[in-house]
Amino acid sequence: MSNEPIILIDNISKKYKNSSTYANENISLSIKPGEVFGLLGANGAGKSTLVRQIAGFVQPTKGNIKLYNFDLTKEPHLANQFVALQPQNIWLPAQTKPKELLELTGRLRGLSIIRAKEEAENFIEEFKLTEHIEKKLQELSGGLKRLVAIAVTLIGDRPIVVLDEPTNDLDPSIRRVVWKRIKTTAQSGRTVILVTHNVIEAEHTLDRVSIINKGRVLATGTPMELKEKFEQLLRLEITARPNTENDLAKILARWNTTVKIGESSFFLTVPKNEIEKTFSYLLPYMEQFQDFRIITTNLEDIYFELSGGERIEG
Ligand SMILES: Nc1ncnc2c1ncn2[C@@H]1O[C@H](COP(=O)(O)OP(=O)(O)OP(=O)(O)O)[C@@H](O)[C@H]1O
Repeated sequence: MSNEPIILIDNISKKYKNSSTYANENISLSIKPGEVFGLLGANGAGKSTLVRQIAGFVQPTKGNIKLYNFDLTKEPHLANQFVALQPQNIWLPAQTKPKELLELTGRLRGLSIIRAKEEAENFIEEFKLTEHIEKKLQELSGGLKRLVAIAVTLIGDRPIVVLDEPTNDLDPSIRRVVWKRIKTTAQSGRTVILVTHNVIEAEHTLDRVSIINKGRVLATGTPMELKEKFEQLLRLEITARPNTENDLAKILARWNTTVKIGESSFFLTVPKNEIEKTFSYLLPYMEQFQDFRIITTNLEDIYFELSGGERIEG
């Protein structure tokens, strides 16, 4: 991996017209060639706004973004040369077949006819699209359309690939194929930026990650670095017996790290040196627990911890 950044984001802020708040505020990041860089954050945190600026679709209100040494605020059209973006809401030409679209995109990105054909065929095989090859894109399911959109983004040699929530619509087996492809894309020296909510999966794929909340970067590092930062914490996962959820929520609300997951489960994060105190407090209420586990923290906890999660009210 080269040490020179391919993307240099220098203190950018973005406020949309007709909006009173900043969608991005004072964000600075430096991303290298060959990195898989993740942006993690709740709905509305400002992740898509950030990647849309990297792709030159919208301009920062303040600050600037450099791709290589080109200043995108001065030459926004250059983004199109360097960046391939798969937006969250994909659009594909309805009447076209998957392989035609892939070949055409490859050609438009400067591949020779032979290479465009080869790459298109590789994607069709790898993404298990062979049996759908004769279908028009409008006939494909949502997940298959998403797969084609991912392949369209990756085909060719654009040095920066941005995937905005790529695996949301995909089933687990094909998701693994996509994550693997993302890894090999980065190993070939291209940079992949991934917007995701899928914290656990992302943990195995990302080289570095920024956690974004309310337009600001709260933390940046390797998943391991962020983990170490939080290794002094343990997570308690408690599932309530039927009809005791509300009582238990009140009890657990005493910890401001408690978040509710689903109907009856709660996660709370406590420092290791407070675990005994926590146990002695919880002991009288154990009968209300259907299930109880203690685990070391992972990136998901960090995400909840830093960005607030779905906190419960006391
Ligand atoms: N075109 C727009 N005009 C005005 N406000 C916008 C526009 N696009 C996004 N916003 C606002 O900017 C903020 C950040 O939105 P953004 O889509 O960047 O968040 P996100 O982290 O990608 O969210 P999600 O995970 O839900 O996709 C939100 O408050 C959103 O309502």
